Amino acid sequence: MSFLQPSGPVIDLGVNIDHVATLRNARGTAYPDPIRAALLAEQAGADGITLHLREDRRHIKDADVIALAPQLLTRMNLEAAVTQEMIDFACRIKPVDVCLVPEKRTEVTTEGGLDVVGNFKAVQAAVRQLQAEGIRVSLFIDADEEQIAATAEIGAPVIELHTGRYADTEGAAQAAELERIKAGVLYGVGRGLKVNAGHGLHYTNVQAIAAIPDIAELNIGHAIVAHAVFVGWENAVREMKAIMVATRLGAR
Ligand SMILES: CC(=O)[C@@H](O)[C@H](O)COP(=O)(O)O
Ligand SMILES: NCC(=O)COP(=O)(O)O
Repeated sequence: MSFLQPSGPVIDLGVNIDHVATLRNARGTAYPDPIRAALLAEQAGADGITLHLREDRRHIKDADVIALAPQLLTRMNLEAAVTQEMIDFACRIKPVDVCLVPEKRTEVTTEGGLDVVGNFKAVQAAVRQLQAEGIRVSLFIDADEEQIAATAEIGAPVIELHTGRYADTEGAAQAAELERIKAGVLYGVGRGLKVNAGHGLHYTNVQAIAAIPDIAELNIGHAIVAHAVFVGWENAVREMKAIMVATRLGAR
């Protein structure tokens, strides 16, 4: 090991393949195949593959999750709502990670984090059932001390901080949101949690988030799928990973 090389992973990229499936489902075709996208993303530098099996199955279908699980070389991060159907399904698949997320049928995309405080007992039961199967559980929450503390109290070892509001704002509002995320990261790490982040991150807003030293992993999907239209899927993954790693190394 050289003194110039930091030890351990720099920062992980979880590539979210949901919107490859959105495109497929728009025409009811078999293409583009999210499984192929996942395997190519791994070859292009993804450290994991994230996919969200929504209750309305608007993008990822049960069959996608079932087909992908045995083929992944990295790890699957399955996003799921806190419903008995989803928890039972995840327990059958046994991905390395399950990220529990809030869901509204009418939302265009995930609005805000899971209310762990307000749904403590239901989230605790879901976490316990998943952990009994050896699954590492992450909670997708806002960078809010009460939500982070509730996660630690439940015993989930990972949080993913929702970066949607950071992504949707600019100027002073975005700067304030960034500070909130930084404080959340520090608080989470102080509570012994692995801290990930994601939602709405793209090629020109990811830098400030990737520079936060204690964030372990970013999950990014929509922007990579969109950029792939112009540069190709593997290049889009490579570019995002390169930006994240260069930013993190530059921030050290
Ligand atoms: C929970 C989350 O942030 C991701 O699943 C992402 O939102 C992509 O899926 P949707 O666009 O369906 O919300
Ligand atoms: N959990 C966030 C995620 O997986 C990707 O969200 P997005 O980049 O598609 O907004």
